[in-house]
Amino acid sequence: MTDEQEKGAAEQIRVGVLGARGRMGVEVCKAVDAATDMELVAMVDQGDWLFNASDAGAEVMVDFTTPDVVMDNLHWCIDQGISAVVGTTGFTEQRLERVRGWLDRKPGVGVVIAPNFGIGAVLMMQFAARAARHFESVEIIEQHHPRKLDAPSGTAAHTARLIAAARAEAGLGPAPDATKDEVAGARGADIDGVRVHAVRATGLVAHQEVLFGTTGETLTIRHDSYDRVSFMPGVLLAVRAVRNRPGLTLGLDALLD
Ligand SMILES: NC(=O)c1ccc[n+]([C@@H]2O[C@H](COP(=O)([O-])OP(=O)(O)OC[C@H]3O[C@@H](n4cnc5c(N)ncnc54)[C@H](O)[C@@H]3O)[C@@H](O)[C@H]2O)c1
Ligand SMILES: O=C(O)C1=N[C@H](C(=O)O)CCC1
Repeated sequence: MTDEQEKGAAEQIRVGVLGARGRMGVEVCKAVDAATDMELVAMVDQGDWLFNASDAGAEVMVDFTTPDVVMDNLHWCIDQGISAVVGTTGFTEQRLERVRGWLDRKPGVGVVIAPNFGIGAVLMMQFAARAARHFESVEIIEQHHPRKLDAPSGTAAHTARLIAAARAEAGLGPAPDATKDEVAGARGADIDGVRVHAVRATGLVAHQEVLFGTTGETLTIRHDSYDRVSFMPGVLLAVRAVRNRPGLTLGLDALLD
């Protein structure tokens, strides 16, 4: 059987991509196109009509756009009864509550929102959450390409919250730190008591280190995405799962178990 015949033989998931001309969108379109169980039915970018996607019969929309537009896109998808896989950053607890509200009115629709679709990155966050209660000190250093619009990264913010929750559960207080910030920002951003440092440099893609310290030892947990193809297995996994997971799924963890 040729690839095309194989594609036609099995039932295919009809997928649309929002942000299709962006760095991630281009990779997602290639990955969906190459998947034998998926059909790429819509490629939407800024200025295109969203209705093209519903006219094309998209069952799942993948969104890699910008924090400014992702909520409107997601609201539209849910309203149309189209499930969504979202990698775009900027999801605060308030935003997630709004998404849950929209989903309550469309019980059959599924949405997966993940701060990072790299399988290694998901494991890095899990390992960091597990290590958190054993160390007095922790800092996060995220490193990305300089065209990234937001700082800190969604991954770093999510990791910081996971670590903060684990420290609170273990009854750990603030990490020791007698340093006075002589220049604003020198000690990084504070997310729930965890310091996060954002580095931007040409040549980088997406990298993160979580540095733990306690008396006499440190532990560094590091993940590197050298190429955006690293996110594609996670994106495709979510596309395959999302229609069978009504409501909101946060992160890839539940899909990897
Ligand atoms: N979750 C993950 O694993 C992961 C991985 C990489 C990037 N990201 C996030 O994904 C987002 C996109 O990253 P990128 O590097 O591809 O950015 P990018 O700037 O290269 O691409 C964004 C694209 O969205 C398009 N766009 C803007 N408004 C739109 C609209 N209303 N409708 C449709 N398209 C629109 C832009 O024209 C652009 O082509 C960022 O928030 C980034 O942090 C997440
Ligand atoms: O390149 C980006 O932009 C990335 N964004 C996500 C984040 O902010 O964590 C995931 C990694 C790449």
